[in-house]
Amino acid sequence: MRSSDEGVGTSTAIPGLESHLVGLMSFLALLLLVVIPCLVLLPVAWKLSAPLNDVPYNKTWNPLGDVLGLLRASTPVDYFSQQVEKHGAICQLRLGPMGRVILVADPKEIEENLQKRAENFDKAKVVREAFVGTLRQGSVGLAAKEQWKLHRRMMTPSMSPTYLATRMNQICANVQKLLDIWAVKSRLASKYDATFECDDDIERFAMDSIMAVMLGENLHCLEDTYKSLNSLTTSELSQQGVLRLSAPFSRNYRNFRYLLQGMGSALRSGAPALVYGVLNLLPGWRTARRECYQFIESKLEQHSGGDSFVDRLLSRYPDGRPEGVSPSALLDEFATFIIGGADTPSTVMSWIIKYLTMHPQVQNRLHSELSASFKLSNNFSVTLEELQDGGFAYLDAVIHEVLRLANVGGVSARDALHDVTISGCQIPKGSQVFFLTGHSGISNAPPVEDSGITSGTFYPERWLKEESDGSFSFSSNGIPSFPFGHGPRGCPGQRFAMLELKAFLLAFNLTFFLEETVEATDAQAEMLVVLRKPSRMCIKIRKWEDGRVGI
Ligand code: HEM
Repeated sequence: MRSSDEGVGTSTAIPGLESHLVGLMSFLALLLLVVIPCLVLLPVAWKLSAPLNDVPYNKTWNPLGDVLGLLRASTPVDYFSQQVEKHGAICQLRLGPMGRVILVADPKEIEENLQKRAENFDKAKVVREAFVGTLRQGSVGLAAKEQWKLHRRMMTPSMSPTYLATRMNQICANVQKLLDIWAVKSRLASKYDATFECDDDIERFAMDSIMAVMLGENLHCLEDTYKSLNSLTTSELSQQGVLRLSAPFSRNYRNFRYLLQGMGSALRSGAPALVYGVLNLLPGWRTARRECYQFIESKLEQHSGGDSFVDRLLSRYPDGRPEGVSPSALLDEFATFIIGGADTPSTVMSWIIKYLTMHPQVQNRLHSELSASFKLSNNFSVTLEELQDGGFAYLDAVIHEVLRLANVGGVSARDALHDVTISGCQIPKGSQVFFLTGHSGISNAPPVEDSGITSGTFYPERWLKEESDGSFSFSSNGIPSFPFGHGPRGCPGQRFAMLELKAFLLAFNLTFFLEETVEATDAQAEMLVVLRKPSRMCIKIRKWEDGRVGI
């Protein structure tokens, strides 16, 4: 029989040996799985991102180059801007295994290369791939060849002024619903001197509106919120003085949001194929995608013989699509426009709210100019002609100034199809070239002399031109701002987006004044989904007639 001491001695000796063995095995595994691959891959990464002569860059021994800086930056776009500020209007990033990227911020080069020399470039593969996993044959992910041209031609009528004029009633009805919801929320929030979160309402508005344009009817996202207001209780009021009320998501709306978030992760990851590989393993993701497509397909089949874009496609083509576009490619294209057309306008709307909150004097001027020229009725209505004929110069100026500074899209990412020369530097075929369209507008708007107003100041007046009779008209005044990108691969939804933003701001500014809140004036921006977006929007609004306004 062994003594208890012996027993203890024997039992500690064996685990001690085991733990050494485990330690040794872990060390070998680490060596095999991490260290050796790194030692092999790092020189490869170094080579792939080898810098071009004459193009400035951050000199570092680190083979991952700018990767860590990019990860630390609040958004990639912000990091790009910092680099051109540091190195000049052309510089390069070294991204280890992801190669090198040339950044171009000179406005003349941007305009020239994206428009006049567009045939030298295609949309960057790394960006196209981030969409292909969801939107497969949608134009956003296609190379600029015949198929892409066919898709763009097929969709052009959905953004024509004659067609959009027929959708204005639906867009205005959505604006009205949004304002009605905010009137109720603001009444409740003001009882507690609280703010209320508005992001979800804005996203619902944008989704309903693009559905109205693309499929002729909306998803009733705002209606769901309006209905849920009836069952509001004070428990929705959080302790931090913020009213958070999010209506339940309908299945279709939840599915589209899910797709959008998946694409956002793919785009941010820098390794979209990997992200899609994982997403495609998730049953929830597969179901969401399938159901979104079934929804679009059902709407395409239920065309009413009316004047929606779907009806127009059917009257133009016997199959509702041109020869060469397969049924699945047609669905992909509709999904592309729905997703692209929901996310970007809602992001810009959040920025509009943010900038106006920070600039009460702009709200005041806008309100007095709009009230002088437009009468708001209980059922908001405005026509395309009224919005387009230049009668709301200051409204146009405010929207252009928000688009310029919000830098939502920020980058037109291209691959060079030939050797090219940009700003005197030789860029070889195959290089990734990111044209910093956002940065161009932010840093090159002329400052106003002796006023402290720099190119980075929010100053809508810079978009106005004084006429001989003393009135003001909207003018680009040579400001090199490209919020929708530029050239043949620029944004096809620009016209609709501008109408939607103008209709929203017109009715909003005539109804409400935004009071200053900590959250809305917080300077942070985040790359939340795909775009540069304000991190959280909590607002406090007051009807103009409810007392003193402005500063
Ligand atoms: C204020 C709102 C919007 C902004 C700021 C915006 C911005 C942009 C930008 C910067 C691009 C890339 C351009 C380039 O690479 O040069 C783009 C592409 C695109 N946008 Fe928009 N967009 C907006 C609204 C919309 C809307 C409403 C739709 C649909 C109706 C839409 C559909 C698309 C599509 C399909 C592309 C890809 C085009 C292609 O690759 O061929 N966008 N947008």
